[in-house]
Amino acid sequence: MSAHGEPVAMTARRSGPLRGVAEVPGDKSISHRSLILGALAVGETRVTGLLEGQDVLDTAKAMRAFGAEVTRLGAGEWSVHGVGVGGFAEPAEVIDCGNSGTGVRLIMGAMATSPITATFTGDASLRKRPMGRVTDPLALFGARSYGRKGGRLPMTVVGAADPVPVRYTVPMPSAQVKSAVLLAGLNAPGETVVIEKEPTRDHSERMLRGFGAEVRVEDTTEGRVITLTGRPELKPQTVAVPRDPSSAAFPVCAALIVEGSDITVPGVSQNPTRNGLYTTLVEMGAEIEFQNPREEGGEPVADLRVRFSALKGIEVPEERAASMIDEYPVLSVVAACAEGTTVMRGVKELRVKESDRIDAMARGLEAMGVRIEEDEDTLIVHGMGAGGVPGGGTAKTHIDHRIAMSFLVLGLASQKPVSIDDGSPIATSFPVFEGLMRGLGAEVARTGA
Ligand SMILES: O=C(O)C1=C[C@@H](OP(=O)(O)O)[C@@H](O)[C@H](O)C1
Ligand SMILES: C=C(OP(=O)(O)O)C(=O)O
Repeated sequence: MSAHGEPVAMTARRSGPLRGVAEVPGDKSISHRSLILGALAVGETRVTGLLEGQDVLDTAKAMRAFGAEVTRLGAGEWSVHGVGVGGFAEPAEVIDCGNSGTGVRLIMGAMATSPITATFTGDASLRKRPMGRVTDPLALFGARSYGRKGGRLPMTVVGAADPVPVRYTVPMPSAQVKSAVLLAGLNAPGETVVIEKEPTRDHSERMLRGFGAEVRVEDTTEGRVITLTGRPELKPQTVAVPRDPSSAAFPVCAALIVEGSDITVPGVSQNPTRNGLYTTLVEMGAEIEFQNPREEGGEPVADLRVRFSALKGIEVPEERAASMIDEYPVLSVVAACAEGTTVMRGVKELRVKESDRIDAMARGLEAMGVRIEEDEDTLIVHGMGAGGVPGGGTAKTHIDHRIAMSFLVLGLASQKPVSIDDGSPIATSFPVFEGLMRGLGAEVARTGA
């Protein structure tokens, strides 16, 4: 099934070396947050480098439905006239967040402490994902929610008319849950405290501060304790969105496994809560140079120079999982092309993403002749060495952009071409993927078109 209309079958095959500069789009997490925080500020926020993927476009549309004025000025350049904390209007329509877990969960948080009601839905993938992880803490603020069985969309959230601040320990490693609680805390009087046992991406904390909210972060024996002072007046900002390390992962991993490759991926965020994949690849023997380290838009960034490398399997430390959670699918492709076994433990969160990513990667890799082992919380890939993966199969992508891009990357290095049943979800996070990969010399094409 397709995310938007007809499925788009695609095939990738071995080509010559990948060469050139890969300018990947803006960071998805920061793009969502710049629109939401811009909508909650008083005055005009300007954003450059915004990711114009469907996930973020759906958040832009939602912010308009809540009363903000959101305008596209040019490529990646956007203006948001916000309504202020507590100023959201009640939407007259159902909020459709498409394929985006981040979009729906952060927006639920942002509206849950205002006296308005909103109904949320999404595509067939998002309608399967659990929302209780967000509506449970939102209930502590006084919000009520009515969804399908298992806390599934469509779901109506009735915002708290008289919200109270909350102290909440997030039970699973999830930046979306943490962020939903912080955004709800904005319109609760007093201090809202969120505790995370394992650190997750910290864009909300950084950006809330940037927009003028008071946010304290302390590392304690309980974990990271984040304290937000409610009812600030958020000041509009100029946000320069850095390039997305999760999107950069695809050309980077492709260059590592296609013989003779040498590419540069400029301006990629090196935020330590996001760079676990890069640490892991270097441990596997990847030749990656982190050039020109600098700060852009409040985030550390670097230009990555990446060459084809002889890679070996490793055991990925469990505590690194949150800092590379979206990169396990493409890491398992790299692992298939490495010598030896790669063990990925502590990854059960992958089962509640756009698809069950452990299952989708396991079945797809098996179809390409790769031996894997899995349990609820683990994926083990038995590497076949550079050029050793047979390929020649079709992987099901289950409306999941990262599964789609991962298998296309595998096709560039496997003996026979790799096909996917549907590449249309790629547009949710990386709309220029196909053209960018072809520009590097990759043979990626729509089949039957
Ligand atoms: O906060 C965010 O922007 C995100 C958090 C992560 O999800 P979880 O919070 O569910 O781990 C990640 O998978 C997603 O792509 C983006
Ligand atoms: C998990 C992802 O996104 P989301 O949860 O926002 O749908 C992702 O982009 O890999």
